[in-house]
Amino acid sequence: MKKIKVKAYAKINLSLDVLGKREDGYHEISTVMQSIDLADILEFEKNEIVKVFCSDHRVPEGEDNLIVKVINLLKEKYQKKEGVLVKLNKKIPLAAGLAGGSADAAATIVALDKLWNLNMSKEEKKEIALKVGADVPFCLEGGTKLAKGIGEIFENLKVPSMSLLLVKPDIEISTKEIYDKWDRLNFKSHHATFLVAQAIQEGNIYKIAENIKNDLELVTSRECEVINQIKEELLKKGALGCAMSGSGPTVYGIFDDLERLKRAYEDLKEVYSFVFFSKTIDKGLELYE
Ligand SMILES: C[C@@](CO)(OP(=O)(O)O)[C@H](O)COP(=O)(O)OP(=O)(O)OC[C@H]1O[C@@H](n2ccc(N)nc2=O)[C@H](O)[C@@H]1O
Ligand SMILES: Nc1ncnc2c1ncn2[C@@H]1O[C@H](COP(=O)(O)OP(=O)(O)O)[C@@H](O)[C@H]1O
Repeated sequence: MKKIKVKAYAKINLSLDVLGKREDGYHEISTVMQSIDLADILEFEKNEIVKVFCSDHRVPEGEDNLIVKVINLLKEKYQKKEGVLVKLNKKIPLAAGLAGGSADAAATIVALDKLWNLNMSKEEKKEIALKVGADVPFCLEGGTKLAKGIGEIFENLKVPSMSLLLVKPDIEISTKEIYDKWDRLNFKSHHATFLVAQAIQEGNIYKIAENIKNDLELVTSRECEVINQIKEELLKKGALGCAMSGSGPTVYGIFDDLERLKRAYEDLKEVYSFVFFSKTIDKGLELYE
């Protein structure tokens, strides 16, 4: 029986400017999104029924799972009667600002396109992706992108390779709540994206690290003081710069010295439940048939 295996990579936001609220409730943003080498592994196999098995029992296995959402949308659009078995080996922490669910959704689009011989165009894949979530179109493409709109209008960038330390405190964040609070709190955007994109174009990792900034950090760190604490610790341990990813609570630091990074990893893993040594990569998905 034909099986398709996909590695679905997480993302971080090297910048995130919130520019305003649209009529549909979504926010216009300007952000630099970056794939990193932390990935879920998914296996897809033809079957009569639809079933998702996940290694982490906190992930919903029914209709609320973004994988199931993609399967149902594709079944409807292409009038498919068959099902699929999906095994998800979850490595990307949940509700962490790292787009784990979105990466799984993007993986499902490319896997089912192959498994069910759908011959989807790039535009058709993107259309399904956007129906599932604002981060899913990025996860389909991956790499480094300047993203506008609600995060789906792209310009390609090429980032110099960077070593990162990710630290996630033990809290889960609701993206919707954080965007809602952004409106209520009336904060002003840092408008960091322009400077970060410029630094990337110059290939200057020191300038990138100096400018990384995320508007949503103002909201999340108000409730989770530990975010500022992690940032302080990362800087003290030699990070060139650090910021929160997405709606949080994961914080990442950029390092140019691997010895310092290793020491920071050893120290911080004693304190926080998820500490991960990572690097930037130039793709969002990897498919094996
Ligand atoms: C904040 C970001 C930054 O990359 O990432 P995460 O923290 O989720 O990783 C994204 O904008 C999140 O994208 P994603 O998580 O796919 O959002 P969705 O599922 O489409 O939307 C969840 C909710 O977030 C809000 N939302 C999302 C995106 C956006 N541009 N404006 C919004 O206001 C909406 O209230 C929506 O109902
Ligand atoms: N395949 C999936 N993997 C992880 N979470 C999922 C998935 N499908 C749906 N979810 C739900 O989406 C929520 C947030 O998803 P996730 O993508 O991990 O976070 P974020 O949006 O912060 O990047 C989870 O708490 C979970 O309830």
